[in-house]
Amino acid sequence: MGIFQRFARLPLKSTYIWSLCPQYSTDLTTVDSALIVRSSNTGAAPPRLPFSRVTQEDLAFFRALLPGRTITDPDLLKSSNVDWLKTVEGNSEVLLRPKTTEEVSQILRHCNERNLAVCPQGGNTGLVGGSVPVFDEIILSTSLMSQVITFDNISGILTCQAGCVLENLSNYLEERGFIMPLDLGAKGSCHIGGNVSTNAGGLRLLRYGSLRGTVLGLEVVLADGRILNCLATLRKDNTGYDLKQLFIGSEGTLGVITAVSILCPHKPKAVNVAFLGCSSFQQLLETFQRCRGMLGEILSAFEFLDASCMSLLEKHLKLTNPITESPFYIVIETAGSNATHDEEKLHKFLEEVMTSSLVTDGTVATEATKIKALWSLRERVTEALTHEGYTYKYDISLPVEKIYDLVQDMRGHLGDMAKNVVGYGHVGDGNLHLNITSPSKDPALLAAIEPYVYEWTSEWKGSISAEHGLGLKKRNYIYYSKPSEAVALMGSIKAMLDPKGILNPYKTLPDNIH
Ligand SMILES: O=C(O)CC[C@@H](O)C(=O)O
Ligand SMILES: [Zn+2]
Repeated sequence: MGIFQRFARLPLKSTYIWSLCPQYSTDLTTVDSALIVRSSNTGAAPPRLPFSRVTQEDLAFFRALLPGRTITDPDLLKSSNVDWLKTVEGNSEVLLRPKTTEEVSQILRHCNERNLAVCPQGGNTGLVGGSVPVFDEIILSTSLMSQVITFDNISGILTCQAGCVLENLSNYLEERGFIMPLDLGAKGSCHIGGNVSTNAGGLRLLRYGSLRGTVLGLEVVLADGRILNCLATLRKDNTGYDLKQLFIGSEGTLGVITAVSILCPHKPKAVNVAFLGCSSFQQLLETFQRCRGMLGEILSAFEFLDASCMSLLEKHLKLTNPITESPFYIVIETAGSNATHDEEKLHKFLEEVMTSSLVTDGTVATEATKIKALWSLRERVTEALTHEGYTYKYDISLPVEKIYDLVQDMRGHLGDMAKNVVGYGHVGDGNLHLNITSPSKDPALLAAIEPYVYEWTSEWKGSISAEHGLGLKKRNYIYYSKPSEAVALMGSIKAMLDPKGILNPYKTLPDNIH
């Protein structure tokens, strides 16, 4: 019997809990409310800038424009003021829920004239405090902007409003034989506009590339209310500067994205997921190399988690490890158009990595429920970590062969100051998620981690924010990854597009541009 058959027949342990991934929609009731701190008290925020305060006249304007969609009830505002991790909290007293681009335009025109600060908000699943107000900024939510505008099933180009939930778009496309080019753990809550604003990477970047390539057009409302219609649906368009790129990844600081055109791949006919164990990171890297060589065009994801992540999944989410305990685990996904061809390729690859002892154990799933369960072992690590207390999160890009060195180095450096130092992430993209936990916020631990982690990253010419953005929490570390000339130019672009600085203030750019 060949290796693939052995793998395929290998049952996932009977105790396996085929739980549905809550995909960030969980209410983290177990998180101690004492962990929530006002962002202005985290040391991450400067003093409030001299924006106007919302007056009764402003409210009257908003209520006339958005009847029933101008929210001022503090109870209803609460969840929009706090980030998903419950680590930063603003104090906004107004939440606006426009349905159309024209309404967004009128809101921003008014706010700009009145010098009122605005915090654009999608699904509020960000991890760097970028999507919640810091002080009393008006929250501009895209939650009611959730219409698909067009879908062309010849080109695969989808045009939709910014507030469409990623998972809803995936379902919409799957019914039509297509998929979204990005997928991430927060899919059940995050909005496509938020994904584009943060240039979210996710689990399929290895195969379909970043949003900088798949987003073909954007509609954006500028700070003064002007509508910039760059909603092109062309694969090729070299007419002048590619303005949409300015808004991809600028975290709502340069404009509010109201609609997106995105190129979607065909839904693969055959999908396989392999969950493998490795005894060292070196072997994991070697497996990655062989995998790329042998699976080629059908490889759609190569992700990893370490044994500490697995322990947390077992402890807090009651997920069961389907294979023998290992120091490292890999999730490999193949997506192709011919099941037999894909299985053959996967078979050869598994045979190779098993016989050369690169992989110690594994299981393969081809059926949707099992695929989902294997994926949840990777996707739910973030959720498992929230049960440990306070998590210090680092989202680092490095040369792939260095990514786990940082975790090991950090373990040695912190000793028992930290409760957990775990590593997981996107091997295929050279993107490590280094997460460090402690029972509660711990300034001494933080001082031991930072700037050490940023210096380490900078030394290896890495990025201190690979895919989560800078938001409120990371913006002052931008110089570890960007030269001062580049940051100064970013400041000039911000000043040109938003001279009063009303759009998502205190985010992305550092306090001092020098
Ligand atoms: O929580 C994190 O640090 C990472 C979240 C997300 O980017 C992931 O890849 O799971
Ligand atoms: Zn990630």
